[in-house]
Amino acid sequence: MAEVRIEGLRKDFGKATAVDELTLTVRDREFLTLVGPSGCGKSTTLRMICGLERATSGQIYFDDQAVGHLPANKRDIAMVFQSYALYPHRTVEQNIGFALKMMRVPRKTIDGKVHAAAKALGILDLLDRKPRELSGGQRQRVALGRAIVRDAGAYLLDEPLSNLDAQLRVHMRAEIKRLHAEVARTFIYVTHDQVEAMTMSDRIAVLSDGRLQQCGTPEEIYERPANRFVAAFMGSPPMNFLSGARRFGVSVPDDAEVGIRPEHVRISPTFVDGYVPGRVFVAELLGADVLVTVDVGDELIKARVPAPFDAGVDSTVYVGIDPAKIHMFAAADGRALPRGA
Ligand SMILES: Nc1ncnc2c1ncn2[C@@H]1O[C@H](COP(=O)(O)OP(=O)(O)OP(=O)(O)O)[C@@H](O)[C@H]1O
Repeated sequence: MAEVRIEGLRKDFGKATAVDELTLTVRDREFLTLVGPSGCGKSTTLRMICGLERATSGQIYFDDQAVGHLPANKRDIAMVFQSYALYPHRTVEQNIGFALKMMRVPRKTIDGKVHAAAKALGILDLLDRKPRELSGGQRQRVALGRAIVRDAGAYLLDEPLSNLDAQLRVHMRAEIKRLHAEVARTFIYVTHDQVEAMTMSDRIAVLSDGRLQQCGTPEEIYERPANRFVAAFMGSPPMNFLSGARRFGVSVPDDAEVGIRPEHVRISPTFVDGYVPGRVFVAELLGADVLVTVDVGDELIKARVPAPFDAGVDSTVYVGIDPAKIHMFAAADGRALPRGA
């Protein structure tokens, strides 16, 4: 059991504030991802949760027990880092069981746990190998195995996939999600990759400049971003922000900015009422879809449309947006405005 509750957490490094009054509850057995651009305070938050960094102020609770004063080894937590730092001269089996050996856990118990972890991770046949005899993805699994044998209440993962190539990352993403379902423990995951956050998490906490911008399910974050920052950061390809939305027949208050996701932009080779003419700037094949960038005179608009897309570069097309799908943000502070306001 581990609910992790963070209240008014703050970390200053000299005059700079890395984490600013963060309040957040990670539910028992939840997969929560902290996501945000480089330097937004994700790792510092994780390091405070696990006890590697002391908070300037605020408190962290594990199931109602304040843990802020406890050293890392007294917190019921296991951590997986970006650099998996395996012991090069030990076998996979010894690497996974090392922490338990240090804790003087009986040999038989260690064997049982190491085998259960290796089975869950699909590396049973690699137990006798040394790290240099493994691929990057296999090493990453060993690092995960080292954490899961610890049997902690909460697992903290700091960008564990960032050293892997794109294909392996996609594969390991699914494996970690599966592992979470299997071990049924609290996972707190840190990444700057919004696709990882969207695909793996029960809930996502989006940070910018040390401040929590929004916390919600992937659907909530994607469909109802709380502000312009979240709308722009989450989603690939990113949301369009239109300066001339009125041309598309959208009624917009003076002090608002309109956003529309590429999948809600329509393109027609012939004129359609309410559509705006433009020139194809570039078309990029994504697989089943094509990402088409259209120059409508004073701005570029990206549309994600089903393949094939036949119009060539510089040809004239007509661009329309679905008014029911627009997002509106206050020009002054970027906060989301109700649709149709
Ligand atoms: N030990 C430190 N001393 C001084 N400043 C620090 C220290 N650790 C982090 N910072 C600063 O605090 C801010 C947040 O850093 P943090 O590592 O938490 O960001 P992050 O979101 O994890 O970024 P990244 O994705 O690049 O790892 C950054 O501006 C960073 O430079």
